[in-house]
Amino acid sequence: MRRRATSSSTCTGCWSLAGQMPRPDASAGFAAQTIGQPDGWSLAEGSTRAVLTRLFRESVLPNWKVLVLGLAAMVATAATSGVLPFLMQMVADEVFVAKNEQLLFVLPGLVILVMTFRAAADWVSQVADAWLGNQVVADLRIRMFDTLANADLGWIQRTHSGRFVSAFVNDTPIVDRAAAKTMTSMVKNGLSVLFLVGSMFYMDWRLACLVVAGMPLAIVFLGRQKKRISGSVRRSMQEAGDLGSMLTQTLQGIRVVKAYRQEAEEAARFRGIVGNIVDYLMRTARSRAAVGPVTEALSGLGFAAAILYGGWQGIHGNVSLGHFMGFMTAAMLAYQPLKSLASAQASLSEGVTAASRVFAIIDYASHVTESRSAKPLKVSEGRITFERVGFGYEAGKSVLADFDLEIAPGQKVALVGPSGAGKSTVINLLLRFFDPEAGRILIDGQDIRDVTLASLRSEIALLTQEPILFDETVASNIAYGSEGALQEEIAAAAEAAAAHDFIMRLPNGYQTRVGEAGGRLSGGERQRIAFARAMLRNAPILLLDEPTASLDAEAEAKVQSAMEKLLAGRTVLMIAHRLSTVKRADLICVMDEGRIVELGTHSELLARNGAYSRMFGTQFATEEPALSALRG
Ligand SMILES: Nc1ncnc2c1ncn2[C@@H]1O[C@H](COP(=O)(O)OP(=O)(O)OP(=O)(O)O)[C@@H](O)[C@H]1O
Repeated sequence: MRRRATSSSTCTGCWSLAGQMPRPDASAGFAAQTIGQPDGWSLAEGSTRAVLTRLFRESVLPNWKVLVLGLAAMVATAATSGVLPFLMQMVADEVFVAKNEQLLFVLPGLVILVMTFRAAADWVSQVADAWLGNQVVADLRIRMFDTLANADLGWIQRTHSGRFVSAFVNDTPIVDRAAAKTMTSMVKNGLSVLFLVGSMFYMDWRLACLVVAGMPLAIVFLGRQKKRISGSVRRSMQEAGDLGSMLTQTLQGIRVVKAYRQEAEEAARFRGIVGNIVDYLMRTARSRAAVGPVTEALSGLGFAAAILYGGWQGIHGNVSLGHFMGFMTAAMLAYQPLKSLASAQASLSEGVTAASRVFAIIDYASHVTESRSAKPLKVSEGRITFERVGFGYEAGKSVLADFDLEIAPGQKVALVGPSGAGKSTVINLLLRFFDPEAGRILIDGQDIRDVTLASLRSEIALLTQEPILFDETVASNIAYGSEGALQEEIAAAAEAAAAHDFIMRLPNGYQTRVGEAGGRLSGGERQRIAFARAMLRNAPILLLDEPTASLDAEAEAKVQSAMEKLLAGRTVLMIAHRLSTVKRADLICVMDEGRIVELGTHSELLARNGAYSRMFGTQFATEEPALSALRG
C-alpha cells in the first residue's frame, strides 16, 4: 500500500499591531503562558487608527486595482455633485432672469448627461465597494481558520467553540459593514462634502462660513458618542460570543439537558444572555441615533444664519437670486453626505471593535511550533523513547514527571492506570499536541521537536475511543489524511477493516454520506471506518486510545480481526481499560499520578502482586467495559 505525507504547517508568521495586541511569549513554557489568559485570547485594545490601518494594509490594499476603480468612480460621483449647483445657478440667472431661450434647450440635456454619468459612476463604486467588502470578510475568515488549524490544542480547548464560531459568523460581517464599507462611504461622502463645500466657498465664502459654523460642535459631540458606542458594542459582541457558546453547549448536551429536565433553566439562561444583548444593542442604537439629529440640528442653525444673511444681502441688491439659489443647492446637497459622514464615524467604532476581536484570533501564536531547521522525520524501525519527560497543563500542576519509557520497534505497549494518571497526556505529547516542559521524546533517535509537524503526524495513526467522522462520504472519511488515495486502495483498507460488506449495503455504497459525526452509522460501523482510515494511512506508529471501549461484545467481536491486522508490524502505544486490550500488549506500563509505577509483561506483573495485580483483581477479571471504577 502506498504511503503519503499530509501537508500541514505551523503559524510561523503571525501579524501583530505593535503594542496593541497581546502576544504570548512563544519562548516561555506552555504552563507559564496560560496564566492570566483563561480564554486563551483576549480582546485587543487597538486604537481606531491602528486597527483601521492594519485592516486597510492587510485586507484592502492587496485588492488595490478594485480599490482604485472604486475610488475613481467615487471621485466621479462626487465631482458631478459639485457641478449640479452651478447648473442650478445658470438656470436661475440665465433662463429665469436673463430669459435666454437657447440655454433652456441646452441645460436639460446637460443635466441628463451629468445625472447619467453620475448614476453609472455610482453603480461602479457600489459594486467595487461590495466586492472589496466580501474580499475583506473572506480574507479575515481564511486567516482566522489558518490560525485555528495550526494552533496548539491547549488554546483551542481553553476557548469555547462558540466564541470562535461567533468571531467567524458575527464579527467578520460587522468588520465589512461597519469598517470596510464605512471606510469607503467616508471617502465617498468626504469627497462629496469636499467638492460641495469647495463650491460653496467659491460662490460665497461668507455664507459658507455661516453654514459650517456648527461643525466644531458636531465634531466634539461625535467624539463622545464614539466612545460610548465602542463600549456598548464590545459588550454586545462578548455576549454574542456567550450566546454562541451556550447554543453549542446545549446542542451537544441536549440528551443530558432533557434527561435532567433542564429545558426551563437553559431557556432562562438563554433569555438572560439575549436580554443582555438587546440591552447593549439598544445602548449602541441610542448613541448612534443621536448623531444624525444633532448634526441636523446644528446644520439647521447654519442654514438659518445663511438665509438671514443671504436674504439681507439679496434685499439690498448685493447678491442675485441665482447666486443665492446655487449656493443653497450646494449647501443642501452637502447636507446628506455630511450627515452620512457623521453616522459613519459612529459605526466605524463598531467595525473597529469587531476587527480587534478578529485580529486577536489571527495573531494567536501557537505554542507548538516548528523549528527553522526542522527536517522530515525518518522512521527506519519505529523506536520510541521518552526521556525524563515532565509536563503540566497548568502552571505549578505537574501531570507527568520524570517519565521514562523505551518502546522497541514493533513492540505493543499498553498504558494502564487510574483515571487522571496521565495516559492520554503521553499520547498528546507524542503527537506534539503539547510540548514537554522537561526531557525529550525521540523517534528513531530524532527529537520530535526537531522534525516537521507534517512528517511527524504522517508517520503516526491515531484511533480514538469515539471515532471522529466528518459529514462526508464513506470514501472520503476513509481517505482522510491520505490525499490522492485510489478507490481500490480505499476498498482494500475497508476490506481489511471488515467494513467493506456493510459499506456495500449502504444506499450509495462508498459514496454514502455518513451524517453529522457519522450519526447515520452504528458505533461499530463508525469504528470500522476509523480502522480503515488507519489502515490506508499505513503509518509505522499506531496510537490507540481504547478504540473498542464504547463497543458492545458483539460489535467488538466484529472489529477483532481488523484490529489484529492493524497492529501487525507496527510500533503500538495503547491506552488500555480492557483486559482484551491489555492482552495484546508485549509490555504493560502501569501509571499513577504521572509516574510509571510498574513495568513488565502480564504474567510478570501479576507475579509481582502490586498495583497491576490489584487492578487485575478488581477490574480486568470482570472484563468490565470502560472500567468505570478506574475512571472515577
Ligand atoms: N486540557 C487539559 N487542561 C488541563 N488539565 C488537563 C487537560 N487534560 C488533562 N488534564 C489533567 O491532566 C491529568 C491527566 O489527564 P489524562 O487525560 O492524561 O489522564 P488519563 O490517565 O488519560 O485519564 P482517563 O483514563 O480518565 O482518560 C488529569 O488530572 C486531568 O485533569
